[in-house]
Amino acid sequence: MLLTPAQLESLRGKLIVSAQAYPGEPMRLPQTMAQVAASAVIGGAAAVRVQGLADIQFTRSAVEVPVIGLFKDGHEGVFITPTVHHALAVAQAGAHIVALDGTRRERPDGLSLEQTVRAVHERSGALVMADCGSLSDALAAAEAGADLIGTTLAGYTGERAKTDGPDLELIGQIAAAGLDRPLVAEGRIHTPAQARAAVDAGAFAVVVGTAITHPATIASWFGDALAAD
Ligand SMILES: CC(=O)N[C@H](C=O)[C@@H](O)[C@H](O)[C@H](O)COP(=O)(O)O
Repeated sequence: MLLTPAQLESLRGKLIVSAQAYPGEPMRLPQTMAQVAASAVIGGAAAVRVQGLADIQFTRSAVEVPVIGLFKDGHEGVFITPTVHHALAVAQAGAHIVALDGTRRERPDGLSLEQTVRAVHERSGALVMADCGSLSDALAAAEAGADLIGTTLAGYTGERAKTDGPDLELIGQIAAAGLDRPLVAEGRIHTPAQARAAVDAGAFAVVVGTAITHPATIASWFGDALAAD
C-alpha cells in the first residue's frame, strides 16, 4: 500500500491542487507542472493531482505529499485513464492514487469498472479515485470497489447540468448516500468560498485546478470582466 489509511485520513477537509496544462499550451512540460504542484504545496495543498506519466514522475520527485495521477487519452467519451493499461501505467509512474473514469459508460478495453479497480489493487499498491458524473455513477463506483469518489465529471457526461460553480447538489446527494469512503469535490471550484461550500455540503476534500494553476483561463476571467460594460 503506497498510502496508508492514516495518510488518506489526513486529507480530510483539505485542499488538493490539480496542475494540468493542455495540448499545445506553453506550460505543458512535466518539470513545469511539477514546479506548479510544488508551489501549491507551499501554499497549503495537502495533495496534488497531475496528468501524464512524465508529470507524475517529476511531481513525485518535487513534492512530499500524496500524488493523484491520471492519464488523459483524447478529450471526449471515456478519456480519463480509460483502460487498465493506462491505470497500471499511472501507478507504475508513482501515483499514490490512480484517478480514472468512474462513470457507467462502456470502457474502451471492454472491462468493467470493478475489473479495472481490482487490477489496480492487485497489480500495484495504489488506491483508486473514481471520477464520477452523477449519483448513479458514484453508487456504482463504490460497489465496484473504488477507494475515493470524485465529482470530477459532473457536467461533462450529459447526466448533470454544467453548473457555473461546483455541483453542490450532487456533492450533497453523494454525501447523503453514506458510501463510507472519501468523497472528493472536483470541478469548477473557482473561489475559496466555493471550496468551503463543497466541504459544508459533505465533501471529504476539495480539488481545485483551473482557478489556481491555469493562468490562461484566470487571465481571461479578468480580461472579460474589464471588457464588460
Ligand atoms: C472534466 C475534466 O477533464 N477534468 C480534468 C480532470 O482531471 C481537469 O481538466 C480539471 O482541470 C480538473 O478536474 C479540476 O477541475 P477544475 O479545473 O474545474 O478546478
